[in-house]
Formats: sequence, C-alpha cells, structure tokens
Amino acid sequence: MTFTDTALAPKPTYLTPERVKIIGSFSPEFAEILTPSALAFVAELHRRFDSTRQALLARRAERQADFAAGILPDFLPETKRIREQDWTVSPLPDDLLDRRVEITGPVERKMIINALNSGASVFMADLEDSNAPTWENVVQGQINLRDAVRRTISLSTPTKEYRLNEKTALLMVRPRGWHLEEKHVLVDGEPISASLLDFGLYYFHNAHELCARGSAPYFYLPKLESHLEARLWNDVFGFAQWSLKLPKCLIKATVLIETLPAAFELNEILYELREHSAGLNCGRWDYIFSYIKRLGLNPDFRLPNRADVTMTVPFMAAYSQLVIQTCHRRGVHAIGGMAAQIPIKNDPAANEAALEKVRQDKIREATNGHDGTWVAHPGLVPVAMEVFNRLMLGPNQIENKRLDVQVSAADLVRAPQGAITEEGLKLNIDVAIQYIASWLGGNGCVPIYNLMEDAATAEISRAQVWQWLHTPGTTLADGRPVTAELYRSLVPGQLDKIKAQIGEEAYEKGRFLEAARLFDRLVMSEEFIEFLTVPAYEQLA
Ligand SMILES: CC(=O)SCCNC(=O)CCNC(=O)[C@H](O)C(C)(C)COP(=O)(O)OP(=O)(O)OC[C@H]1O[C@@H](n2cnc3c(N)ncnc32)[C@H](O)[C@@H]1OP(=O)(O)O
Ligand SMILES: O=CC(=O)O
Ligand SMILES: [Mg+2]
Repeated sequence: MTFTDTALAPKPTYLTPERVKIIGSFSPEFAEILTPSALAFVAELHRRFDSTRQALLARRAERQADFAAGILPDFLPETKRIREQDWTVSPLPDDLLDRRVEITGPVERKMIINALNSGASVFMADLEDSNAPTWENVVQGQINLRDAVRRTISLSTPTKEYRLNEKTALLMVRPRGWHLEEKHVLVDGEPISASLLDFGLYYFHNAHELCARGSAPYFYLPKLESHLEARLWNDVFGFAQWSLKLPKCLIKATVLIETLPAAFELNEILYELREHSAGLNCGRWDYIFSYIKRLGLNPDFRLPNRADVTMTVPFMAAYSQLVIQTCHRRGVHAIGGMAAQIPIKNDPAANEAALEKVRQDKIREATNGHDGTWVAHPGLVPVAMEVFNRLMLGPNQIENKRLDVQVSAADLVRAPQGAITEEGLKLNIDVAIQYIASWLGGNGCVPIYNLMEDAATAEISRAQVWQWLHTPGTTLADGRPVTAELYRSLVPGQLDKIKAQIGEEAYEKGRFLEAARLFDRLVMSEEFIEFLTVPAYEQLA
C-alpha cells in the first residue's frame, strides 16, 4: 500500500521492547537515543532496581516521622565498625586525580560546549538541580552528551559558531535523584525511575566509547539520604558494567552530600561505593534545604533569613569540615560547592564585588582542605583556578588529613542565630515564584538578583516560608508574628514587582500566576511536600 495523502500515513513512533511505552513526542533524532536496545537496557534496570528505590523512599518517610517526633539524626550504631576501621576506597584513574575547578550547567547544547571549553578541570553536566526535565530537555540532553563524548558536538547560531577546543574539561554526568520519575517512559505501565533512565541512557550510549578513549563513565550522584541509597547505586553500576561487558572499565561517581541524614553516614556511603567512589562533594544549597525539611518545626532549628545562612554558620562549617576529614582519611577527594554569585554585566563595581565574594569562598574551601570546587559560570573559572593554583600545590590535598577536626552529632545540627525580617520573607516569596515560573517554562537555572538560582536554592526559599509559617512562635525582627494573613498580604506586591521588572508582555507570557498558586500550595500545606519539583512536574509540558 502507498500513502498518497500524508494525513493517512502512519505516524512514526519509537520501536519499543515489550511492555515499554513512550508517550513523549517522536523525532528521528530522539529515536537515535531511544533505540529498542537502549530501552531494553533501561527497562531492565528499572525492573531489577525500582522496588528497592521505592522501599528506600518509604524509608526516608519513616525516618522523617522520627525526626518530626523529636528524634535527632545521629551516627548509626550498626555501622560503627565501618567508621572505626581503617580502609580506603579503590585507587582513582589518572584523569580524576586533579579536579581543582569544576564547572556545572544544564545539558543544553551551547552550554555544554562553553563549559567543556571553559578552562575548568571538570564539567558536571546536570540533569538535576539546573535542568527542568521537559521531554525535550531530557532526550536532547542525551543527544548533546553523546556528541560531547565523541567530540563531534557543535552549534551554529546567527552570531557565533560553537565547537570544542583541543583541550576540554573532563565530563561527569549528574542523573536525576531517586525521588523523581520520568512520566514519558512507561515500563510495565509505570513511569520509569528518572535516575535509572538518565544513568542508563548515558551509560548505554557512551560507556564503550569512553572506555575505548582510555577514560570511563563518570557520574555525580545527587540527594542521597543514606548509605543504603549508595548501595543501590553500587548495585546498578555493577549490573550495568556486567550487562555491557565492561567489568574492568570502572564507573566512578562522586556523591553529593546535600542532605542532613547523609552527613551522618559519610564513611558508610564511601564504603558502599568503595570500588566506584570518586569522593564526596558538599552540595551546600540542597543541604540547607534538607536541614530545614528534616528538622522542620522544631523552633531550636528555625533558620534566619536565607542570606544569613552562609558556609561559616555552625552547622554548615561543621559538615563541610567533616566531609573533608572523612574523604581524606579514605583516600579520596572532597570537592567544595557552589558560590551563588555570578558575573554582573554593565556594572564593574558590582561585578568586582561579586567576584570577590566568590574568591573569598574559594579561599575558605582551599584553606580548609577541599580538593577542588564548583563554579556556575565560565567567567568564574579563572577566579577559582587562581585560588586553587595558589593554595593547592599538588593535584589534590588528600594528604592533608585534617586530624584537628572534631565534629559531633550536635555540631551537625547547631543552628545559627539571626533575624527573620519582612524583607527576607518577601525575597523568598519573590525568588521562589520567579524560579518556579521559569522551571514551568522549561528553564531550570536562572539569574535572579545577580545570583544563580536553581531547584536547590529555590527550595530553600520555599522551605523557609513553610517553616516560618508553621513553626509556632515565629516572629519577624519587628515583633510581628509570621501568619498566613501576613504572607498572603505580601504576595500581590511581589507579583507586581516582578511585572514591573520584566515588563507586562514578558509577565503575561510567563507562568507567574501558576507559579504563585503552586508556591501557595507548597507553603500552606501542613505536611511538608518533599520536593517542589514533584508537584511542579505534573504541570510541566
Ligand atoms: C545548587 C546546584 O546544584 S549548583 C549546580 C547547578 N547549577 C548550575 O549548574 C548553574 C549553571 N549556570 C547557569 O545556568 C548560568 O550561568 C546562569 C543561568 C546562572 C546565568 O546565565 P546567563 O545570565 O545566561 O549568563 P551569561 O549571559 O553571563 O552567559 C554568558 C555566556 O556564558 C555561558 N554560560 C553561562 N553559564 C554557563 C555554564 N554554567 N556553563 C557553560 N556556559 C555557561 C552562556 O551560555 C553564555 O554563552 P555565549 O556568550 O556563548 O552566549
Ligand atoms: O547540588 C548542589 C547543591 O548545592 O545543592
Ligand atoms: Mg543539589
């Protein structure tokens, strides 16, 4: 039969293995990623590991019930031996020894090229905090990563041609966290785990190529809450290597320590992943968010204005030093985190002040013993590089064992003093609504008031408003109680401010009212909603 009328021709669709269904849009380019064999691989990962993922998420909820009942997080008695015994993680490959400056960014094509060319040691391509997981972003991101691995990635725009330099940063990939699902790929009628999809597609398409190039697939693992979640990743890695017949080309992964419970299981997380470990990283923004989420409504742990929760407040200083000490004892890197300042255009004085803040942050990290750090923007690579080149003379400082560090369970939760002000409350409302509107529009990382905002930083803003609204006795510095009436009276003013800043047309095109409604649901809910991106995903096109 021939089809003369194109309307009658069958619509092209993906060829899928049995009981795997794709409900995202089709394109021939996407089909190069979503091949039957790649889908069979990710479906197999999901069938083998999803029930454990679900059980671990349920365990998070059980632990939260304990925290809400006043039981504070503590080091685990059952893993005392792992903390006390001497052991180190497996040796690192040469290309992971020097990671002094790492740039991060979403998996957008231009940004991948710019990041790889930025002069940084590592580029962490991000499918998590900085990526709004539209179907297009997720699959196009995999196309971009495939082309980056093969060094064929390029881009032609009316103003500039983009291609890779001779020397580029080492690529690491951050799949989405265990809590997320990908609604466009169904396995046995259920949405696939987003972590397993992101990991699995990247591994399937690139592992052989990376190993043939003398490297290996390297990952960043986000938002883990326990060593059992690290064990799950370890099992996934083992299966993936076996399945693609690459037992000797070891996957390596850096775990972000960005939840409060994980800070109590640093040794255990490294131990679970000891064959695959490329150390730990201080994911400071999610860590603050997790502190608020897990310690919740206990007034002893109520945090002041977001701007005052810096890396030098007691619980943040304690955690970052414990990460450094633990990693160095186990023979592996402790990577620092992200300063939120980004370069400021058209205002040299403000720009220099922002760069100086980044510089001071990197000096603190290098002096404390971090083996590298993160930057959000290519313009910050030279700033961080200068500091680490000056203060870290070898490829890393794992030999600096930081035996002076003594951190107790109480230190890890010690809250800072400080005020909650109307300005702080308004800023949280403003930033969270702007960010959610951007995310719903498909962009997961934006500059707001000259700071990088992504899912982790926005979560702090929404969690603080929730905490201040629901913790009994919360008052502003001027003595007024933080109430639902006060919060709701401030929202219209913030929306008007956003409209005045971006103009009526951009405001009407954006999804600000929808974002404000979602924000209201998030902060007014009696029960803390685990992640804003979960209800937001239901509204993501
Ligand atoms: C809490 C965490 O999880 S941190 C990790 C997640 N967050 C991130 O990765 C932050 C990534 N950074 C970004 O997305 C951006 O830097 C933003 C949104 C903060 C600022 O973006 P913009 O305002 O567009 O930056 P700006 O206009 O100064 O960009 C200038 C150039 O640098 C590029 N650029 C900016 N940031 C990056 C980056 N992180 N990686 C690669 N290129 C970048 C832009 O693409 C642009 O390129 P062009 O000149 O070729 O057009
Ligand atoms: O992912 C990093 C963070 O700070 O959160
Ligand atoms: Mg994070």
